[in-house]
Amino acid sequence: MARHLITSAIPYINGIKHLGNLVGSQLPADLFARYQRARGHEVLFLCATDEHGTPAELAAAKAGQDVADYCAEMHLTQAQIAEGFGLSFDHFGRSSSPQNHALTQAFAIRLYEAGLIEERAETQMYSPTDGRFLPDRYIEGTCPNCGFESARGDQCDNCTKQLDPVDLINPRSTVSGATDLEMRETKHLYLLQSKLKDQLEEWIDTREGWPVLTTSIAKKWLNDGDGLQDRGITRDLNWGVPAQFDGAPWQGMDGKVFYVWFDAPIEYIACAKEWVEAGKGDDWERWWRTDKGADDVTYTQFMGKDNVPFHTLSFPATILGSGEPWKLVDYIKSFNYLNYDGGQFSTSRGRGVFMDQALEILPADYWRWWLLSHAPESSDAEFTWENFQTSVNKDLADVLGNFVSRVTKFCRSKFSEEVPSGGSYGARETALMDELATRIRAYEGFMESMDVRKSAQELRAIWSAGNEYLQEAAPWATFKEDPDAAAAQIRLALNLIRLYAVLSAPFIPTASAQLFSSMNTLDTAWPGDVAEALSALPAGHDFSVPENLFSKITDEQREDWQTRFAGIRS
Ligand SMILES: Nc1ncnc2c1ncn2[C@@H]1O[C@H](COP(=O)(O)OP(=O)(O)OP(=O)(O)O)[C@@H](O)[C@H]1O
Ligand SMILES: [Zn+2]
Repeated sequence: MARHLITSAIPYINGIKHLGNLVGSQLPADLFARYQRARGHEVLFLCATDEHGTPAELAAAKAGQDVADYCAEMHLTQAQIAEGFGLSFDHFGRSSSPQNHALTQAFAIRLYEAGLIEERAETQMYSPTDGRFLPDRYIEGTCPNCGFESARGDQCDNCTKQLDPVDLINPRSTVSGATDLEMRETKHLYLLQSKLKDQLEEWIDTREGWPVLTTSIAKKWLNDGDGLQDRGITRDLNWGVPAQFDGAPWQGMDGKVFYVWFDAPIEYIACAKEWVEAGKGDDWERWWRTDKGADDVTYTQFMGKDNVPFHTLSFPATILGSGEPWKLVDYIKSFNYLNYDGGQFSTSRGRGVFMDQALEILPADYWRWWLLSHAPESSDAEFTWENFQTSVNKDLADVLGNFVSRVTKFCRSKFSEEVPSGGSYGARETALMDELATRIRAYEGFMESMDVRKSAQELRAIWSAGNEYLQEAAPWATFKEDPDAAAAQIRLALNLIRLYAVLSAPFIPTASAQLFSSMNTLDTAWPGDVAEALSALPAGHDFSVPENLFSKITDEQREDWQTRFAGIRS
């Protein structure tokens, strides 16, 4: 049994996430976690809300709430929606947890002692109108790299370049809109990433088979321009992990907190501690400390492309720099962007379909299937309502749903709600089993390598193979001449439904559970030998015809949703 530690990029707290966020991180991570569990491996799947930093403060201010209350509420909301989507986290933590505060401060001390954190005096944007320094997203302006006009103080959303507020052209305060900003002297802690450049590059070069998207972004930040830059890791904010605390080996950082990108990835570790302290597990160190059993853990991270620099460089810099035996990531699965109907999804601009709205109009499986089968892997992808309607209707309703419905209803009307006996399998059945064996092994290969779209294609082909078999065998015609032969065909087809439930569970867990319950079986074992897997339900085994598994999306619904989601969410 292998051991898989799986983390999804932690969703930011400033609102409900959109479908792009979902498919770029949590959903494919869930697919992988469910698959590895189904294969009998030990899995620890962690996610959390990312709660610190300026956007949280800004969102709380907008909602007229205290930031701590705002985050607590939004965390619960996000947790409920995640559950609604069937995201099977072993724990959904919070980066604002006491565990993360303690661990973040401990890392900072270790890095300081290793000579990798330095205090620097610097000039920073100060807004006399607002009476405060303006870190990160408290400033917007034009990106010096690409000319995008709404670049934020910490990163340009358009070209992904990490920025410092002082880099922006025509900067303005996002609090007041003030442009009379001035530079004032202040002190901050810096993480000396440049000292770790060689070590990081060497480590990245030894990673095998990483997606090109992952390594190309990492290499770019390592080598472009003057190479990997030291990074300010404190901010003038109240909300966050205090940078001045008992035992801190530096002074004068009162009123400052660690930068959100310093503490957020540390939450991957702290979350495991939260998991134990919530009574769900008994040992977090065997997942995270290579000196305490984590040596045989395979650690996989999932995220969208804008998060790659932090996971390939900043977080590994924290870990390597600490000199302590923490587990480093083995594989980073990164995604391009999903766009929405001719433009970008955007939380701040309220553009697109958000997770809560999606669940209001259709069950999670419809979304899971579409999103995963169209995951933005090799390039950006686009959500359109037409495409969504076509895929759902074709794949889920016409192929899988129809197969299940035809087989179970036919059996009920001609035999009973019981797997029929009689007849035997011939050449057509052997050919189907051979095809399935090949396809299932291919499916496993794609799931192992996290080729999400290819996995979906293979699963669809497995469903189609059943339909084609049914079409050719035509038990409704066979029945008239040879009821025993029809019984054998239906016996096989009913067993195929159980097999589909097993194979499809990582993609569409709710429908899969419905199939298991209709087939009246607890046998969810992953198929080894196909013939054996297709004999799990013996003649005489009771089943029931399931309720309509998937409904088709009508043109009227599609047009209705198209209109409803064309605007901006207020
Ligand atoms: N359109 C998108 N398509 C795919 N992944 C995305 C998209 N937008 C964001 N992501 C990913 O979603 C995950 C969660 O993102 P996060 O909550 O930090 O929001 P974000 O990156 O600020 O995006 P936004 O501002 O649009 O909400 C991250 O891994 C991010 O890379
Ligand atoms: Zn830019």
